[in-house]
Amino acid sequence: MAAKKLLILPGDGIGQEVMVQVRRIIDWMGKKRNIEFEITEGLIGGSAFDATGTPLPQETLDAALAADAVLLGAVGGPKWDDLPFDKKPERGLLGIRKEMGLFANLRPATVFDALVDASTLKSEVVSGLDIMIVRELTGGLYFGQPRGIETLPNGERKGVNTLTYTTSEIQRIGRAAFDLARKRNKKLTSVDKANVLECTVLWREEMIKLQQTEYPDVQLEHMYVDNASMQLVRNPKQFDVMVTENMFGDILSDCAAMLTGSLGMLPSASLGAADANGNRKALYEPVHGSAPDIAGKDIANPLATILSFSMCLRYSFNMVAEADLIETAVKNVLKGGLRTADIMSPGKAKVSTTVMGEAIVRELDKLS
Ligand SMILES: NC(=O)c1ccc[n+]([C@@H]2O[C@H](COP(=O)([O-])OP(=O)(O)OC[C@H]3O[C@@H](n4cnc5c(N)ncnc54)[C@H](O)[C@@H]3O)[C@@H](O)[C@H]2O)c1
Ligand SMILES: CC(C)[C@H](C(=O)O)[C@@H](O)C(=O)O
Ligand SMILES: [Mg+2]
Repeated sequence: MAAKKLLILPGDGIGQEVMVQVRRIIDWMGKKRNIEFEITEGLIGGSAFDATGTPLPQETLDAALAADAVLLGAVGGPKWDDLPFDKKPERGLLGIRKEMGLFANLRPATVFDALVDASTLKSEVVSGLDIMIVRELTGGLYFGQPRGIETLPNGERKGVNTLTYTTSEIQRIGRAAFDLARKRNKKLTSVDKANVLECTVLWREEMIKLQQTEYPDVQLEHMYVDNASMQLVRNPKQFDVMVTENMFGDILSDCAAMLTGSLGMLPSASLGAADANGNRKALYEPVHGSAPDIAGKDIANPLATILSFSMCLRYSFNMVAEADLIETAVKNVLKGGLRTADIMSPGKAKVSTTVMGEAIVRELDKLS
């Protein structure tokens, strides 16, 4: 089998530190399991701006479109806060998602048994939790037109962003979510604000049509986004698969991350449409950002990025045994009591980013 082409984009801040730990696992897979990847490393975000004057160099985009999958760390940081809007690191991330057509962002919030005590919620509320947030990623408020800041005739300034979705955009994310729900527990919660926003009235109508015409075996419920955020904290186990608009999904997934103990635990997969051979463009990235407050200190949790790599092995490379192995290694290392600072609790051993990465590799050795 030809080596899979993996583009690695560490990005900025802790993105670079956590990616070093993924590289350890990749090296281990080469040495111990004879799995070689064709790896290219590229620039995105603030580091790309510093080197090339743009947060998404053409070379990076070309490499992403040619790769079998992309693994991204994180972008952004205060160093680039004052740049013009189109030069900001975050534009690089939004640009690569849009250009690769990655409309479906899967954000699984799974609570590891060993981390039940790291959650800020009571253990009975979170233990065994396993939900999947399906966030629409290339439309909605993030991309709708018109947008911008204008000066009115009276001298006032006006900021504009627009929430738009077409029926086909709603249907394709709806199908992605219904398909997942069908493979899991046949329950889908569509989150909207249909009591206030017309765009999400259309969203709700299209979800209902899909359920009636294509997915009668999946139970569909609707929830307003304000209630959904409250219910996620009150009783998250009522949810299985949730599907929602781009910005609602951004907010709900950070909220869901805390149920698992830390934002440093949540991986994600951003997927495009399947081609005739069933292959999809895909980018894997942790849900967290570049964490400027802890960057450069070797204390960030690398597990969200390591778990994103395991999603890449599972979904893009069909290396299910290796993905399982990494997830078991993470589970065992946590069971053994090692914790980065963000998931630390009394009686456990606080370790650095590097030591956590080394421990995962040692565990992989033990397991195989
Ligand atoms: N996907 C991405 O690249 C992405 C996602 C979110 C934010 N950002 C960018 O990152 C920068 C910082 O944003 P922010 O502070 O709002 O969000 P953030 O996710 O970077 O950090 C929020 C908080 O969570 C902590 N945290 C995040 N990841 C962690 C990890 N792996 N281990 C331990 N603690 C972790 C941080 O220390 C911080 O206190 C901004 O420029 C923002 O635009 C990028
Ligand atoms: C950095 C930003 C553009 C990004 C988003 O809002 O999509 C981030 O918050 C995320 O969750 O991936
Ligand atoms: Mg976010």
